[in-house]
Amino acid sequence: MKHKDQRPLTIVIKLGTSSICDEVTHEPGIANMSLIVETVVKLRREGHRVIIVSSAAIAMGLKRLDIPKRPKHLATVQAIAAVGQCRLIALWDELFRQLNQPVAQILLTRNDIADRAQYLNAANTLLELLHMGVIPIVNENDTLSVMEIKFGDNDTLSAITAGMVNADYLFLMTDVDGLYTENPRNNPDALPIEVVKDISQLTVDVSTGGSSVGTGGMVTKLVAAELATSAGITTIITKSSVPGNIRGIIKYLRYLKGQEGERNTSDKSINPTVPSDLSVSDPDIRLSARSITPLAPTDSVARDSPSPSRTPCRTPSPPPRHTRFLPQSHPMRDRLFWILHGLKSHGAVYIDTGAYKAITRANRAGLLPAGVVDVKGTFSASEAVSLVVIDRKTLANAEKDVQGGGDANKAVRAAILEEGEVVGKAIVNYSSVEIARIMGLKSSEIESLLGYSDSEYIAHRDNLAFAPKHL
Ligand SMILES: Nc1ncnc2c1ncn2[C@@H]1O[C@H](COP(=O)(O)OP(=O)(O)O)[C@@H](O)[C@H]1O
Ligand SMILES: N[C@@H](CCC(=O)OP(=O)(O)O)C(=O)O
Repeated sequence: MKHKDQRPLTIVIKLGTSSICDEVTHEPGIANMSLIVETVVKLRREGHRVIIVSSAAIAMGLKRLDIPKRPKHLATVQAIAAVGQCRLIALWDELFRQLNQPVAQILLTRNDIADRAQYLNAANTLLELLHMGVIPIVNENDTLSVMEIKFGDNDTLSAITAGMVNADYLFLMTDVDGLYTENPRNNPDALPIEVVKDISQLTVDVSTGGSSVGTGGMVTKLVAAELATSAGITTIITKSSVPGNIRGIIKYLRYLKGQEGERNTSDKSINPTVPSDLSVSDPDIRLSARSITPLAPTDSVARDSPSPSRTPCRTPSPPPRHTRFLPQSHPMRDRLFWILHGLKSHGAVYIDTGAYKAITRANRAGLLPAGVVDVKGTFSASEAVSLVVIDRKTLANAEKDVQGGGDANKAVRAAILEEGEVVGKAIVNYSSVEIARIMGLKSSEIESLLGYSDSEYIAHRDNLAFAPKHL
């Protein structure tokens, strides 16, 4: 009988442009791509299900068309991406074909998942491909993407994809071996960070960019990690130039999971055996507890002694260098994940602190008009909007202090609203114009004001989604 730790995993591997193409020549790194292919096929043969999110359409297009630098003009970039995506998928297909592994191309824009039915269709297609033993290769549909419907970077796209298929692991493969306290390209003394428990507590400098071909740098990787971990997915940043590390890291984490019992890591298996190529003693408890504390480069192996109950005491083999973001212990439900990350916000509804408390408490309520302070943007019923918390008293006091009323008052109000905290997203039952008319009032007054009342709520509680730190 198989041990539970042998449960097949769903693994999303994101490869940035810098991992596929040379930064200067834009030539594909065939050797490294081949190693990636070998690793993915090994994972497949071990029974795991793998999705690749592959960047580099634009870089491949630049190479194919002999254009040295990415142009600024949107239509030109889109045309280049169309040429490059063709080359990119052809190359992946050819490399995987050598090992008899079928692949599929999936190109997405945010529009494709903005409708719940379409989102579920995309998820079902991905799951069906995995079920058929195919490796889906996902990229943003750069040729159709304009600003309004763009994911913008493949780190975010990979996290949404991982959420869609309820993955166990998201690997963000890049040209550095993890997150550092500062950009290691600029500061060789930057310290690597091994485990991150709470991204909001991180104090690292990610302000500088990376390769000239990459889009997001580390910032978008942190956004992606936040998204994926909120859905219960362990997220790993590691170096793409040694793809075999993916298997090493997975084995190590499965082993840790066994050591930690039911705690922390997302790989839901229990009672694992120690992988033959790992020795026992490093349950990583110290690292988890230290959360975001950076470790010196030489300190990647925990030195704690094993507890007496854990008998074997061989020195642990250190896992390949990586940064691991621990998943939330109470992952967000799929629908709420979709509202928060799949839907584009069409405006904002400002709510007071009382409403915020009511809609985020354990037995949460829907959002009533009485708790709404203001509304921004033009949107229809059933569209998604951001929820922003505003302190009514602060607003009232600031307005009271304004001399002259009129425009001065409006400016002060706008400034206070601007400072509100975005806490989540909602699908609303009323349009922006309607909300502007009923905000601050009792639900019983909706009908007399609007001539109808579809719901007592501005947003039903099932249509309110919050980032975990706000719950
Ligand atoms: N604190 C940091 N830790 C690690 N890397 C960082 C940090 N800040 C910025 N970076 C940069 O982020 C780059 C990776 O992002 P990017 O170039 O967009 O890669 P990709 O194409 O793989 O998405 C690294 O090459 C590194 O220079
Ligand atoms: N979709 C684009 C890549 C966008 C992107 O996020 O790039 P990267 O930062 O290198 O992962 C392409 O295929 O060229």
